[in-house]
This record gives sequence, C-alpha cells and structure tokens, in this order.
Amino acid sequence: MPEREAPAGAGAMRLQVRGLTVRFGGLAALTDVDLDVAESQVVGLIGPNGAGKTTVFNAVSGLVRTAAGTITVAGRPAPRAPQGLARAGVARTLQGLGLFPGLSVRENVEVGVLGASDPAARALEALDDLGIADRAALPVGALPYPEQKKVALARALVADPRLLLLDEPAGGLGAADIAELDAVVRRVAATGCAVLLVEHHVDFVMSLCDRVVVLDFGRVIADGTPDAVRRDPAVTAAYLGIEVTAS
Ligand SMILES: Nc1ncnc2c1ncn2[C@@H]1O[C@H](COP(=O)(O)OP(=O)(O)OP(=O)(O)O)[C@@H](O)[C@H]1O
Repeated sequence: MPEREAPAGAGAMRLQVRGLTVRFGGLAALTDVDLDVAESQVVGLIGPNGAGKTTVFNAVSGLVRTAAGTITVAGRPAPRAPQGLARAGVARTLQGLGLFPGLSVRENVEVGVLGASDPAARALEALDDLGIADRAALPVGALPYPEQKKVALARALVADPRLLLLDEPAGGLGAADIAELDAVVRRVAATGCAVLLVEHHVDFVMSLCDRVVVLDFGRVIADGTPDAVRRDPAVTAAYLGIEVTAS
C-alpha cells in the first residue's frame, strides 16, 4: 500500500502515525489512525471519553501493543523502551501526574534529567523556568495541585524534548494557571519542539493549537485548523455539541 502523505505545508515531521490500530481483546480502541505533528507545531487531540486519546499516547510511548500501523519519530520507527524514547527526545506527562510523593519537588524533576553533568542544577533550572524553583526542597505532596502539575511538566521539559506529549495539561487548573500553561507551551514549541496534547478543555485547545485532530470511537473523524474543526458537523454531533450544551 503506498504511504499516505503528510498534510501540505507541514514542516519537518517529528511524529508520524499511519494506520494505527490497537485492540484490547474484542474492543477496537483505535482503528486506522493517521496523525502528524511537525516541528514547532502544537496539535490537539480531542474526543469524547473513551474515544482512544490516551491509547494514542500509550501507543506512541510503547506502552500498548499495536495491531497494525506505523509510528515514526523524526523519520525513524519510534523506540519502544522508555530509555530509547527519552534518547529520541520524546517526553510525556500523565493524566494522573505520576509524581513520587516521598521525593522532593527537585528530586521528582531529576527523574527526567538526561545526561546532564549536574542533574540537581538542571532540575532547578527547569523549575525556575516554570516559576517554582523556591519549592524545590519541599515534599511534592505538600504542593497545591496546580503546582504539582507544574512539577510534572518540569519533569517532562527538563530533558529538552523534541516531541512532547501532554495528557490533559489544563485539567483541574483555573484561568490564570491555564493562561500560564498556554504561554509555556507556546514557548516550548517556539524552540522547535513538536507538541501533541490531549485535552478536554476545548477553548484552551482551540486557542492554543495549530491543528486539532478529533477521535470518536477510535477513528479520526476530523483533522484541521481549530476553525475548520469547530465548523465540522461531524465533530459537533460527536463531541463539541455535547460540550456546548453541557456547559
Ligand atoms: N488497558 C486497557 N485494557 C482494556 N481496554 C482499554 C485499556 N485501555 C483503554 N481501554 C479502552 O479503550 C478505549 C479507549 O480508551 P482511552 O483511555 O484511550 O480513551 P480516552 O479518549 O483517552 O478517554 P478519556 O477521555 O476518558 O481519558 C476505551 O473503551 C477504554 O475503556
């Protein structure tokens, strides 16, 4: 089968997913999913609960077995092991944060450091970039939730990723924290990093992202600019209409 082309106008492709299919027993969690994220691009992945968004992240991160399809990072098959992914410049945050409550803020960020001569200093820099260096010595569990989210983000950013996967980064945050997050993601993308984010906060996605991909029942039902996706009747029916009436 000929390889499907990347969208016209995209820069160097950092993540390319073609025909991705994932099954859990009899359940088709993803079917024939295509997805591209170029350097410096911020792409939003949205869809109703259970649509398959986290499964896409898990497939890219090597955490689930794929039944079909290819995943390439910077033109090479995506490594399947955590160390290989880190070396390929892939970093990820988790919906549940995944912090180590017994460790300090700085130690949690050090977990993400890759090859720095002074990991503690590098972790402090990453915390400083997010304005929470003064929390470094505190146990991470002592921080309020929005600051814990920043720690998880700092842990992902500390290795200077080239592909950043953010799982519901705005979840549980108020307007001021979301505005800060928006600025951080733009800053990271401006360095050339490709960003793919799963998010239920539709306004945040639509204002931040260059492109939005919509999943429904494991299939891509739309892929385009935020404006085009907002106007897409299939998206309104499957997702946005429900969100609008619910809010
Ligand atoms: N490890 C697993 N074993 C079996 N089924 C799974 C597993 N992980 C996910 N699923 C199922 O696959 C489908 C897609 O789940 P996924 O978590 O990717 O959806 P999602 O779009 O991220 O949902 P949400 O917005 O609720 O986080 C769902 O039906 C889910 O129940």
